[in-house]
Amino acid sequence: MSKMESAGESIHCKTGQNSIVQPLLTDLYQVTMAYAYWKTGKIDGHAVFDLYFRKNPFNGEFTVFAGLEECLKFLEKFRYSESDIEYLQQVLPKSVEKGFYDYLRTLTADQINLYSIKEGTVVFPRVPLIRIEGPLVMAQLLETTLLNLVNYASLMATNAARYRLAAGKLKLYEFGLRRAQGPDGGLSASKYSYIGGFDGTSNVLAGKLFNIPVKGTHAHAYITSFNSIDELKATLLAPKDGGAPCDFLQSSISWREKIASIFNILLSEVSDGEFAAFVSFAMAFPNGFMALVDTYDVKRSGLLNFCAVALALHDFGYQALGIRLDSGDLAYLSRVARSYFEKISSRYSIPYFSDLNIMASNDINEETIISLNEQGHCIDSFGIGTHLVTCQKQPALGCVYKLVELDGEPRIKLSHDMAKVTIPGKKNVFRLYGNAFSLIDLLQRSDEAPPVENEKVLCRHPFEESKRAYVIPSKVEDLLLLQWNKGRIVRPMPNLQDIKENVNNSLKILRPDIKRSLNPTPYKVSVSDSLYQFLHKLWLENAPIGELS
Ligand SMILES: Nc1ncnc2c1ncn2[C@@H]1O[C@H](COP(=O)(O)OP(=O)(O)OP(=O)(O)O)[C@@H](O)[C@H]1O
Ligand SMILES: O=P(O)(O)OC[C@H]1O[C@H](OP(=O)(O)OP(=O)(O)O)[C@H](O)[C@@H]1O
Ligand SMILES: O=C(O)c1cccnc1
Ligand SMILES: [Mg+2]
Repeated sequence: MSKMESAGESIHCKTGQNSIVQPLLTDLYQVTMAYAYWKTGKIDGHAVFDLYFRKNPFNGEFTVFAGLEECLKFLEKFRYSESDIEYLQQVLPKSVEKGFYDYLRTLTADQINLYSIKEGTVVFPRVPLIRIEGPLVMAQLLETTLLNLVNYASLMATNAARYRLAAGKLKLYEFGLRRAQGPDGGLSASKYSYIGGFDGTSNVLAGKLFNIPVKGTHAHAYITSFNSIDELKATLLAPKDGGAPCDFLQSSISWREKIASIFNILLSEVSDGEFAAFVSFAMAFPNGFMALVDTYDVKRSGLLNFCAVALALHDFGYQALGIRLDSGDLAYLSRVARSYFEKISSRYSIPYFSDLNIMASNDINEETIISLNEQGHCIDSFGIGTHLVTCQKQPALGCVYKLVELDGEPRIKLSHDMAKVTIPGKKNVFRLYGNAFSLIDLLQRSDEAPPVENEKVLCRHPFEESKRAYVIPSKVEDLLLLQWNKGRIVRPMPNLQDIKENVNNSLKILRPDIKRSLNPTPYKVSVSDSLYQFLHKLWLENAPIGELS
């Protein structure tokens, strides 16, 4: 077994399930609550919990829901091992009765029902993304792990989707592993940025585990490791169509001499070390030659060296892929690079040369892409690391997990902050569509009849009495689907590709003004009239009347 396999398999099993995800990956208070519930005989009350967030991230008005597959795999595997029980016996007070540990030994997620929105769907504040139903203790014990699995996954997928919206059809590659929040953060970043709209990753383990396309160029170290042409020992390369190997270095040298004058560059200005690095890399990867051109001087060295080596490759029957720019004014330098390529293309009648790939990297974020677009540039692809994987603009999504019903009785959590008041009771969620776009999400009490296509339905703001509207939906989508029932995953699990496709389709039915980066319009999330009355009645019943003195 290679090192890579053993590393991969110690963290992830064959399905990509992360083995760190286990019942003890939780907050201690879940276990202490479980004991207190057990002591008071409250273990089997039938609970309903909603998992939702209150505010979209990144000053945006949408969020991409992700992490569901990992939640379902967690439920599938949920069981305390003997060593988990032993550990809990060490850390919980000695007064905890033995019977509690026997009870923990029996716990599985078999009595839990999990309803959720499809992974990769665009979602909005206050809408339950996941609804958990089942015995109180078991349902409570899931809180932290489910939140952990959904929060970063959804934040990352949303971040990636925003980069995708900014980049349009340009290629996006995730290069963030070195800056990610540890190994697991790095893997999750690669996976969920792919779902959110990236085309590939530099993370080789993510490629292997999740079947994501892997991509890469080379680092400045490769360029600076060469000082002169003399360092190149083996210089013969076989032409692509077979035939005897010829001197690739000589061919590159003569091209460099030939084209220097086209760009008014003196050969004395050009780095020979960089040239040697390009020649050797092209010989190692004649079908995949991408060159990092900014080590010394893009205009006076990198581009000339690249073009010379790419022309030599052409003579040998190969096509270079392009360049990577990693510093300087990326808009300007990309335009300069394109003009070099076009000049060579027309002078030597090599059509593909004008379309060589220009990749840009270096501290790129959503705003940089938007600004580059405004300036005009010739970049084809972006390599993005730090800002993407660390979600620098907003490092956490605030999903919460709240009890909304117990034994058929609604539960409400009050707050001075209206946005923090929970919407009580078991609810269904419907997305109501107009002709081209989705119009509004509607939360209903679970015993209400669902809205019907082409029939008028009253949608109310959950808290502001005067805000209400009639909607005649051309299509109604039931968003919360049963995913886990009686200990089994009950629908086919979509693969990463399907989820990625769902993100793409889901974003398409969202109005452009809701998706825009600057001051987007909020999407409306409403409640039915019945839920509105129910919520406000319960609110008044639970809010104590104060006394002024
Ligand atoms: N045309 C542009 N418009 C907006 N931002 C740009 C443009 N070109 C580059 N940037 C961004 O500007 C920043 C420039 O980075 P920085 O100040 O570190 O300089 P640098 O180009 O990396 O220089 P060096 O690495 O040679 O020191 C990066 O975040 C990059 O993404
Ligand atoms: O800038 P990011 O979005 O994080 O993308 C990844 C960066 O990682 C690499 O170099 P690294 O940053 O390690 O070194 P450098 O800053 O000297 O280029 C690469 O050249 C990019 O600049
Ligand atoms: O392949 C690359 O170019 C790459 C990979 C990781 C980080 N920066 C660049
Ligand atoms: Mg950098």
